[in-house]
Amino acid sequence: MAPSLIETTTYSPVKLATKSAIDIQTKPTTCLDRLPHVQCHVRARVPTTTGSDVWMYLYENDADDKEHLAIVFGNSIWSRSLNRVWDGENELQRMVRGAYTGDLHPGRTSSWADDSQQHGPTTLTGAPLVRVHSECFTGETAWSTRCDCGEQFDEAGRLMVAGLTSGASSGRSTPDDSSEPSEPSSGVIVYLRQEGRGIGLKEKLKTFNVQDLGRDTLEANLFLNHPADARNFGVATAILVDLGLGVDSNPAGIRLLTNNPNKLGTVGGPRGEVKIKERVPMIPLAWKTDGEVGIQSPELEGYLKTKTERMGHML
Ligand SMILES: Nc1nc2c(ncn2[C@@H]2O[C@H](COP(=O)(O)OP(=O)(O)OP(=O)(O)O)[C@@H](O)[C@H]2O)c(=O)[nH]1
Repeated sequence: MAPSLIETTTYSPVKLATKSAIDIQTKPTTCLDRLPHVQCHVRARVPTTTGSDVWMYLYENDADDKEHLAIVFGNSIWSRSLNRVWDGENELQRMVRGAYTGDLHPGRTSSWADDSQQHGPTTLTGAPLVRVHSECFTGETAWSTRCDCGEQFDEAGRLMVAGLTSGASSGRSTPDDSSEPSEPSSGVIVYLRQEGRGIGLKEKLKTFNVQDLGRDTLEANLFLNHPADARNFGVATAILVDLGLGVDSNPAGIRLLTNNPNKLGTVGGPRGEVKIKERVPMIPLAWKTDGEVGIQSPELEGYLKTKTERMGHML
């Protein structure tokens, strides 16, 4: 008879969790005492295949050594830390790091534009759509059908570009909410380098093998002695504040695109630094289109089932 998964622990150099440990380690650790300090180091315009430009903001922070990103749609949102004048810098250096208003063009010498297209510190009249997205090399780059991360990323971008953020077609959770004007062309995807729910690509690939050996996606993490979810979203909150989406400058709040109760409970920050006005659900494409488009696979079915039945996702 083939040995069970637990019995293989004696032959493996990896320290594996026992079944009883698996039963008690399902609570993720995501509460922070304070927000990390973030600094936007560079911003650049990226023309995209959608036909719209997006603004890519690259951040460093004092909580980890990763380069996290914010992908900003529209011209109403801007970074405070990027905009500050840095000691000793000249106009060319400001433009090279993306701290300019208006548009760049050959021969431009000042970072301050005086034309009508000028955009500067965040000016919003409504609650912008925000997605806090964690890196998934397999789903976003290597065509994996084990998860729907790539599809979710594309859908978030599509919603932000199209401004389809109200009414049933966007899956908006409170369709009759018309009390405040929306910002159809403003939105942010905060892209966190938290591969594999924070355990890294090497460990995530091991969990794929554990999944193929019969565990679900949550148990596979625990089996390798990782928490079910090793992430916290403090950097995302700090980035949103830096982008002018904190309650101090954006009392209308944000509309957060997620099914994850943990994100909903923590992206607002330990002191309510960002107001989450509304949750916008992320519905798998195949569910919305009766399977006509969207990823379908037994692995994705298992992944979504585990999310809903064991991780509390609001799907
Ligand atoms: N450990 C592990 N991580 C996975 C697996 N499949 C996908 N991931 C990771 O799960 C993360 C997906 O996170 P998000 O896109 O933020 O989504 P979410 O936490 O499910 O919440 P939503 O906002 O509802 O989408 C990414 O970091 C993926 O790399 C898996 O089988 N095991």
